[in-house]
Amino acid sequence: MNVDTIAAISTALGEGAIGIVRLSGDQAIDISDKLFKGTTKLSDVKTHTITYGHLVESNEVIEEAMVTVMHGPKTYTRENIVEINCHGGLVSVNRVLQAALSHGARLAEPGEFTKRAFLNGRIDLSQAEGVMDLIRSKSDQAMNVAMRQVEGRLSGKIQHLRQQLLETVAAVEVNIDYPEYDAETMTQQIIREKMRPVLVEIDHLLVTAKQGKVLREGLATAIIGRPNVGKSSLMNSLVHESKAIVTDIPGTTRDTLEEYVNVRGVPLRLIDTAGIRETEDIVEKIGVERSRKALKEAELILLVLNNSEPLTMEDEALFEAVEDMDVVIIVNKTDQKQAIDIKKVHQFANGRPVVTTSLIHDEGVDQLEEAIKQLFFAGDIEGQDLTYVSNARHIGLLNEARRRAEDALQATEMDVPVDLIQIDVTRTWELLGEIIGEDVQDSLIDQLFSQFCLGK
Ligand SMILES: Nc1nc2c(c(=O)[nH]1)N(C=O)[C@@H](CNc1ccc(C(=O)N[C@@H](CCC(=O)O)C(=O)O)cc1)CN2
Ligand SMILES: Nc1nc2c(ncn2[C@@H]2O[C@H](COP(=O)(O)OP(=O)(O)OP(=O)(O)O)[C@@H](O)[C@H]2O)c(=O)[nH]1
Ligand SMILES: [K+]
Ligand SMILES: [Mg+2]
Repeated sequence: MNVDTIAAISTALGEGAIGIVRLSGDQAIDISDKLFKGTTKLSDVKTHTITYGHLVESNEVIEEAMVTVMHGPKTYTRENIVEINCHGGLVSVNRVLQAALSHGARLAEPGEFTKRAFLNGRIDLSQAEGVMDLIRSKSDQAMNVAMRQVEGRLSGKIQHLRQQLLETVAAVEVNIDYPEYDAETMTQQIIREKMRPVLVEIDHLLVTAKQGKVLREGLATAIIGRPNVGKSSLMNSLVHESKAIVTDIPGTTRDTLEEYVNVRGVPLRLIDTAGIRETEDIVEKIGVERSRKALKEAELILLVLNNSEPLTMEDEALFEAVEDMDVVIIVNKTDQKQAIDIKKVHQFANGRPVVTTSLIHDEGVDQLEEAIKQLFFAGDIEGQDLTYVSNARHIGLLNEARRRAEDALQATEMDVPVDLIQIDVTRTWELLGEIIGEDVQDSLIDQLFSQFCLGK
């Protein structure tokens, strides 16, 4: 295979102590040797060592450098790689890059090093996408998710699923082509048994996708309730800071207020809202509208009630509005004489968690945090063992694969001929393959890698 040797600046542009120009390809070492003056030639140094020397262009020293030489295939791209560590700063690294280009290297496209790692089979597509996510991570959690993907955890799961599908397809194939062959009779019953766990596993991956999204973006969490029940007090308790204005005047909060907070490993995008009520005040009206919007877009609701007052029609209307949502009910002001019908609260809660608090005394917040954590990490998912799916392309493909797998499963209940069901099984296998880059068109590959940074 005669591919170009590529070169690029692989460190961030700007002033820094060191900048790296990286070359990859058959000619990487020879091209570097044309620039390099040291006690030995780079082609003579041991692989995976770093060598001190000078870079010389038309008899003039342009840089003092440390040069790492790595022979393929045990490299990032599986090709020969040279990394020239020069002094940081735009002029220096650019000069070295230009010198490499003038001696026969081609400027790499964005993502081309990682693309080569993919094309040369060192990593699959989902791992390559993980590399990109790694660079773009803005939080520890996002970085952990990406790192797991680079390590190939998702790839492993996908390969396992595909293997199961392949076995199903192969068994059916044997039955169709060689009816006289005494293979396992691939009845619909057997397809059903094979497809069910596949569907369960895809569902599981999609659940982790939801968790992955939350870990990256925070769970949109609206604090709602009548005026003066203690919504802003709750906001302040959860963020451990006095961010929202609290007064005894109903209608204190006029506009929604957002804060990020990590509650026992669950990142929340917490939204304090104006108390929802009928009002003629034009400013408050707008605030109430925004509260309704926050309520609609929320992924978690913290519904606050007042222990010292009976339930009102407004409370009941709020219960109705959040009927199908993830909700934690907070009965606040337990330091005051109870007037609320707690039995009725539990009826409305309908199995969803109810927590009692006295926010001015900072009581009950622990239990609330625990309830939120329980809701999110339903069951006992081990933090270490999560294979998050975080990439929109992967989620799209998993959803499509899920639909096909379900179609196949349903078809087995409806006496559809096995060779027709087989089409859905095969399609599920193909869709999962696209996640790890099997059978994806070149144009998609180009598109995906072009989103990388230069030099990666
Ligand atoms: N200087 C430098 N630092 C870097 C990178 C790089 O390319 N250069 N990386 C770039 O992103 C990351 C490290 N990632 C890497 C991943 C795989 C291989 C690699 O050579 N893999 C071979 C051999 C492994 C081995 O020796 O055991 C392989 O998997 O076959 C190198 C770097 C972060 N730090
Ligand atoms: N006794 C008692 N008072 C509380 C408690 N929690 C909050 N309050 C008080 O209730 C009043 C209203 O609290 P806020 O947090 O402003 O209530 P809110 O729901 O945000 O009110 P609006 O923004 O006006 O809708 C304040 O005077 C708080 O100090 C509590 O647990 N017990
Ligand atoms: K208030
Ligand atoms: Mg408020």
